[in-house]
Amino acid sequence: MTLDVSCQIERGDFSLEIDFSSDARITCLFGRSGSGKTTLAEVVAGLIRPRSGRVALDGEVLFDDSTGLSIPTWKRRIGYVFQDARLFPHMTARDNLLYGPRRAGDPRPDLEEIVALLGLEALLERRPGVLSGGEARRVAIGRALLTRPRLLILDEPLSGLDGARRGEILPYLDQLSRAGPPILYVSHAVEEVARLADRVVLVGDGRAVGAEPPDQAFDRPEAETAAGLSAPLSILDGRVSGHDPAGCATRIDLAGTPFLSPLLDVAPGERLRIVVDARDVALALTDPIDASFQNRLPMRVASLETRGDGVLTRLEAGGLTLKALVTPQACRQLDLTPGLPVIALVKATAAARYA
Ligand SMILES: Nc1ncnc2c1ncn2[C@@H]1O[C@H](COP(=O)(O)OP(=O)(O)OP(=O)(O)O)[C@@H](O)[C@H]1O
Repeated sequence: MTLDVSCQIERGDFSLEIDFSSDARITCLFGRSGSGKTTLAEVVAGLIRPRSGRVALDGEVLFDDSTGLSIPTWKRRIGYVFQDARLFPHMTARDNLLYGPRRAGDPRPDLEEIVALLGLEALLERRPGVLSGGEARRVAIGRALLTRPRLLILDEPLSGLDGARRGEILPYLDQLSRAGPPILYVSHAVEEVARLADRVVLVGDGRAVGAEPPDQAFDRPEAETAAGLSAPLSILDGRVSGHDPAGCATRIDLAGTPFLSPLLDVAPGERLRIVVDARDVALALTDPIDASFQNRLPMRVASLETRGDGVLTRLEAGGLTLKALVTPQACRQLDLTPGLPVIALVKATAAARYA
C-alpha cells in the first residue's frame, strides 16, 4: 500500500498543510489534541473535502481538485474505526460484526478468522451495553475488517481506556499489524506510536509534512512538544538473544550491539522495540568497569546539537544510533566532537519495552 497525501484543508479558522507519502504497514499520525490528526484521517477517508490538492491510495487517485475528482467514501474501500466504537446498541456483537457494507462480488470475509484475530469468541452473543470499552473497540475493529478494506484507519483506538484495558488491546493491535491490512493510526500517546509505528507523520503548527521512521520523528523538537517530553527518545529495534540465567535480565541484540534490559516476557529470537530517554544516557571516555551501568557501549559521536539548555549528542556504532542529552559543562569536560570514540552508559532499568 502506498498512501500519497498532498493537500490543504480549511475548517473554520483551522487550516492544515499536508504533504507525505507512506508505504508502511502502520503509519501513525502523531500530534497533540486539536492539531488536526482526525481532520487528516477524515480527508483520506473522504469524509472531508480538502480546499485543494490530491489524495491517492496505491496509485488510484481518490481526490484531485485540479480535475474535480472526488471518490465518495463508500467507494474508497477504507475501514474507519471512530474514537467511540459506534456499535448498534440493539444488535449483538455478531450482528454488529456482520453489518458492514460489502462490495458486490467480493468473497465473504471469514468471520471466524477475524473473531480469532481479535479474540472475540466469548463476546459474539453480547450486546454493546455489556461490553467493556476495550471489547467494544475490538468489535468495531472487527466490523471494519470484515468490509475487506484496503486501508484501516484507527482513530485513537485506546483513548479513554485505563492502563489495564489498553494492555489488553495492544497485543491484538500487534497481531493486526502483522496479519491485517495497512493501518493509518491516529494517536497522541507516545507509548502507542513508539510501539506500533513503522512511519510517523508529525501533525502540528498547521503542518503534517513527511512520514519518518519513529526514531527520526522523535528526534525532532516538534515531537517533544507534541508528546510533552522533556528530552528526545531513542526508539531502538532489536531481537531478544536470551535471558540472564539468574532470571533478572534480558539480553537484546540491537543491530549487532548487545544490550541488557530488565527481564522481559519475550522469547529468544523475537523482535521487540525498546525506548531510551536521552537523559538516561551518560558518556565516558574510558570504560568505567567498576560502575553499576549494565550497558557500557563503545560508540562514536556522530553529531552535536544545542537543545534547550543541554547538548543533544547523537552516537553511532555499526547500525545502532543512540541519543544522549548532556550538559554543556559535560560536553566541554569531555571535549566532545564528531568522530570521538566514547562509551555510552545506560542502566538496564532505563530501557522501556514498547513492543
Ligand atoms: N467541524 C468543524 N468545523 C470547524 N472546525 C473544526 C471542526 N472539527 C474540528 N475543527 C477544528 O479543527 C482542528 C483540528 O481538529 P481535529 O479533531 O482534527 O484535531 P485532533 O488532532 O484529531 O484532536 P484530538 O486528538 O483531540 O482528537 C481543531 O482546532 C478543531 O477545533
